[in-house]
Amino acid sequence: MNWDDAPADTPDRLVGSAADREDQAVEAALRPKELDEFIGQERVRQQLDLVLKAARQRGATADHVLLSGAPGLGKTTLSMIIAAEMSAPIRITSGPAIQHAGDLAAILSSLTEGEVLFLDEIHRMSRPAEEMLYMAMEDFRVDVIVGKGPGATAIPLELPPFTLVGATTRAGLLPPPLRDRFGFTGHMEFYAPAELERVVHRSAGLLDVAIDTDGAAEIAGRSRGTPRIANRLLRRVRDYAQVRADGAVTRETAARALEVYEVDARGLDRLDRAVLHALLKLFGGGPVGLSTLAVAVGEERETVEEVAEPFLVREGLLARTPRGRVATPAAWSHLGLVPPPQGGGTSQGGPGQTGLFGA
Ligand SMILES: Nc1ncnc2c1ncn2[C@@H]1O[C@H](COP(=O)(O)OP(=O)(O)OP(=O)(O)O)[C@@H](O)[C@H]1O
Repeated sequence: MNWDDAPADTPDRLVGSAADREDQAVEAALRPKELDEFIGQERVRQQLDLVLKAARQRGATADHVLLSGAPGLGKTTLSMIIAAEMSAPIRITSGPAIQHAGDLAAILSSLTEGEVLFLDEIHRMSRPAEEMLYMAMEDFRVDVIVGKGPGATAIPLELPPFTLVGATTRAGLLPPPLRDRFGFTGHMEFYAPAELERVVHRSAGLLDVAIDTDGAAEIAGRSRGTPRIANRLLRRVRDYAQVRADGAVTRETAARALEVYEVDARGLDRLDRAVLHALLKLFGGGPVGLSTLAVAVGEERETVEEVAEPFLVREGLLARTPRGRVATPAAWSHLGLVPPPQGGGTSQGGPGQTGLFGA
């Protein structure tokens, strides 16, 4: 899976995958602390288990780890688990926070032996910092430049061995020399509904929310494959259950609560549905150009393209084609609409252009 088209930051949406303030406040309490507690991502978990066990047996610092995947899938959580499994402290920072090589030098020179440095959004680090990181990762050494111009001198600085855990939503954007310096790369996938159900159950236990299997399944099915969203929906459902029901979360309570919040059975919210609705009702399922579609829903082109579309594409509801956006048969059935008869596309599609159905 290519994460380069991962959803953009969408902090205000209930189904946005970036962390909002409330998430940040409660996530620490919900994070699994050990590898065995971490749900799903079987392959990454097994591979990482081996990497960490081997390092522990050798009494060495673990290899540098790169974690790639969409926001909210557990990269920060895994980095904390790596530190915990290695009984090492962890320092957390991010690419955008390191704009100068000096910022990075300051962090690196204050690391203790074996410490884990978690660098979120590593693809957004500045170039000079990135180059400094190459040497630090490989030789545990940096050259600190003192002075300017012809009189500038490089003072070598030895670093204690440390483990860098880099996280990125865009592994494809990392320069190969940086990617190659990681001993282990784990690609995080979206979670299966059954895995999310376990996430919901676990979080409900920690938050002291009574929930049955069907209630957890209902929330999981609307969580877009993302634990962060599952936890957020659980909190909104808990509010509803507390105010409008007896506090217990059943399938019915969960469904009614999420209807109030306009998150439908497949996890689409109002924006997603507006895009689909326009595509189907106004343009007969497409093809239609992105700009036209954006005008039809009263949104910016970028919002439609970066916020709504990635999930619609992933869900197989919308296709991006060279001729424009096209609805799939699943989109029609999801909105309970009937596709026009074959060859019955709208004039938007032009003669002979009837989207997927005319092909
Ligand atoms: N495998 C998992 N099992 C249980 N809970 C999980 C799992 N993965 C993530 N979570 C929960 O989802 C929330 C978000 O996870 P986390 O912050 O680690 O995601 P992330 O990938 O680092 O996101 P971002 O890229 O936005 O920083 C956390 O509260 C965490 O408890």
